[in-house]
Amino acid sequence: MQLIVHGGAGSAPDDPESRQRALDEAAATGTGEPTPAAAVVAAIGVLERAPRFNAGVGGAIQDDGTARTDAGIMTDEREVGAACSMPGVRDAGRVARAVMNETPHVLVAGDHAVSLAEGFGVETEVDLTTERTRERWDDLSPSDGNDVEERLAWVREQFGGSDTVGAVAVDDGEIAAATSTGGRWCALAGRVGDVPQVGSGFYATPAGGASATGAGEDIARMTLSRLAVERLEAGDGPETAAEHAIDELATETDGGAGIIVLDDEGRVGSAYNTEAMQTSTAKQS
Ligand SMILES: N[C@@H](CC(=O)O)C(=O)O
Repeated sequence: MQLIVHGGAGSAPDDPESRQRALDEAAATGTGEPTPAAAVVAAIGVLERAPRFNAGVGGAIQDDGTARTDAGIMTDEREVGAACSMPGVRDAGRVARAVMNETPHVLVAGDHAVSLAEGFGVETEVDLTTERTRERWDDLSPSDGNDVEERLAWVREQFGGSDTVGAVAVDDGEIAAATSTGGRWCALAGRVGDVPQVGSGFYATPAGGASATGAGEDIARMTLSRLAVERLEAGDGPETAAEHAIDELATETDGGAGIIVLDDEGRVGSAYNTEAMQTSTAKQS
């Protein structure tokens, strides 16, 4: 099993060492799993529990003061599952995998996704906030009226953030990619970004897989993960594929983003046009 994980593309973190330790632990945990799908869910699961990342506990808070989680997963067999807009659900990656394995659908949203999580034994009603996110929220003054223009003006001013997590794994030619997030800070309640959208936040084919992070609307406009995997299919190596995808995004949009790519032979690549993106790789035969 070979695995690469990322902890989000954005500004340089003030605690890179502890974040790197968490990413190393996530990558190592994934390699102990029997299949690539189990590996990517286990890896992002470590980071959904680590409060410093924007996934699970510690995730971004939307403009109504609630943190909601999104995740998606895909394998080289075109199995896809995603779940989004889930308050109180830390293990979003597990819910995405349940959608993939247990339902005839590719994406389930909102309260219904939370009920589904409960049905599959995933803990719900988890407090997703931390001292850090509560303090950050308390320092903001969201618009409390019903005036949509006023609300949107505040959202436009405050919207942003990074630190989403993702993983791609390969084992004996089998591939899986997964991404998990709390979205971006101060988005409109119910906003869903790239992360649970197949081809945008995550993508996999027999050639390899990709997981993206950064400005979700721009990643979705570009279907960034698919762009990178298509380059693998065209014969590029993972590093070139990752660089190509980020170059295209930078040409077509103003967004900052990053991507990790792993091909069917276990070669890794990554690229970003933000200040920083931390990654970790691990291998176990
Ligand atoms: N892509 C995520 C944010 C991130 O990568 O941190 C989103 O827009 O929801």
